[in-house]
Amino acid sequence: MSAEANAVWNECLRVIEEHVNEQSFSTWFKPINPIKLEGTTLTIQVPSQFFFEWLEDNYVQVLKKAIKTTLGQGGRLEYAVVVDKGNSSNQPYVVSYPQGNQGAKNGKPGPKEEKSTTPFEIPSLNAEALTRSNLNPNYSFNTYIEGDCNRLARSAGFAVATKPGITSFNPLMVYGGVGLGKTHLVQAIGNEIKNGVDNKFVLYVSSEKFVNQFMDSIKDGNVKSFTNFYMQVDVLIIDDIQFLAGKDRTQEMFFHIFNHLHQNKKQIIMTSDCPPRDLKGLEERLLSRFKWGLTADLQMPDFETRVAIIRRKMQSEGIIIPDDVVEYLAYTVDTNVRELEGILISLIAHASLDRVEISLDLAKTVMKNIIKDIETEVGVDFIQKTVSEYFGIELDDLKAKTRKKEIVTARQVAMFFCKEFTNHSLKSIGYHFGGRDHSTVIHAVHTVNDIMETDSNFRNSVNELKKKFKMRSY
Ligand SMILES: Nc1ncnc2c1ncn2[C@@H]1O[C@H](COP(=O)(O)OP(=O)(O)OP(=O)(O)O)[C@@H](O)[C@H]1O
Repeated sequence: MSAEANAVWNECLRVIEEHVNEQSFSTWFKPINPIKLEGTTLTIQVPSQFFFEWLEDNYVQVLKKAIKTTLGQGGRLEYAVVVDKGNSSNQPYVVSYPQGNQGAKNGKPGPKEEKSTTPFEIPSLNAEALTRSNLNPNYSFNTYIEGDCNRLARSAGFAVATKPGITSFNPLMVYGGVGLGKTHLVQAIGNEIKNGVDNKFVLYVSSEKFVNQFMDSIKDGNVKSFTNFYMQVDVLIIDDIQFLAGKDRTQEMFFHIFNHLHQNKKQIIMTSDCPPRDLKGLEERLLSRFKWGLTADLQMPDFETRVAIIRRKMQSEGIIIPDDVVEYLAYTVDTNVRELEGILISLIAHASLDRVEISLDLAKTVMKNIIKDIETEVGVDFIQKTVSEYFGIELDDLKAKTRKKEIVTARQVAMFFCKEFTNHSLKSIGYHFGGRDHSTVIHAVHTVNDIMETDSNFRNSVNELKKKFKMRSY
């Protein structure tokens, strides 16, 4: 490794660090070795083909920026991919910036942190513009897993895709928390329409971009062409509408475009991070129009849907992961789908880096690094919290003296699991449940076993809980 290459790469890392999150930085950039610098060409060594492709698919913009910043406009980046451990190939993949790859491969957009803030030119409505929908072809209904969490939104979306502008779902507003699949769903609708026979002009735009374009059009004195352009769209998909909050002039312009499109039976599809009633800083007349069509929400997928999403993702990456790992991930990551995918990809990256099979142990190590506060052990606190949530009772009641039947049952179930999954003595378990003695704990264990024999609903509940604890205590 040359000292010069090292210095340039360290500079690059500084730029990259500002644009990607910590997890991505340590997974994808720390393992890279700078090997040489020739003129303004830096060669970096990456650990595998998969790694190379992932960088190209997801981080091409940030790499480009880093190279430009450190080596100037003529800066070039070349990759050497490790073929065998410690033996690098002869620069089989070469990517140069800025002339080279202008974007991610396969049309996949880069991760959020890399979104360009440069407003793009408003194209005149020519043949080229008609083909430029800003849609990611990978976002399709086929790849969008259905579950209770998204059934309404998905089927409404499908109806809209079949008859854009004609159903009563106009506008269609999809809302939900971060990373729950809003963009994927609305782009799937767009792709479905675009691939249909009618040759519709579908346009996807983030609200942020819409605002920037509008501001630019004011600056450049071409507001009219901005408006004309948007008024000729057949299907307008506008993402993250909450971003219009407080931007009064843009809202006014959007209001006119909206009315024009709606009157002409053009389809409008929007996403937002909250239901329209909670959208602060948006004009009432806009909000009331949003309610003309259908508003559908997306929730966090349940366990089965999470498993299906992981399997789908693995299939698309051509990777096989043991069932226990899939279940472990689906159990443990219940925040949002993007995070679930992120962890899955980190896992694949670690396995590829260390050249090891993906196993439960590896999954647990990766998770531990990523989610610092993850509880990997099943302790009394965790059992009490999980059981009380499961039965919908207050945690304090579980430890109190209450003799209400449902609380007593939940308490007995929690004691039963403390006995099974922790090393606490009977005495200590009793202590954690409001100072009860060890015979109460023995009684609880017997009772739970007895009821399980006769009551199948109860047995199912206990088994479901057991699964949760087992996943943690692997
Ligand atoms: N039901 C699903 N089936 C398959 N993949 C999904 C599903 N839901 C979400 N995803 C995947 O999760 C990731 C995040 O989804 P997406 O970007 O659409 O979320 P979002 O709700 O638009 O997030 P944000 O609020 O941050 O804009 C994407 O890679 C998407 O493909």
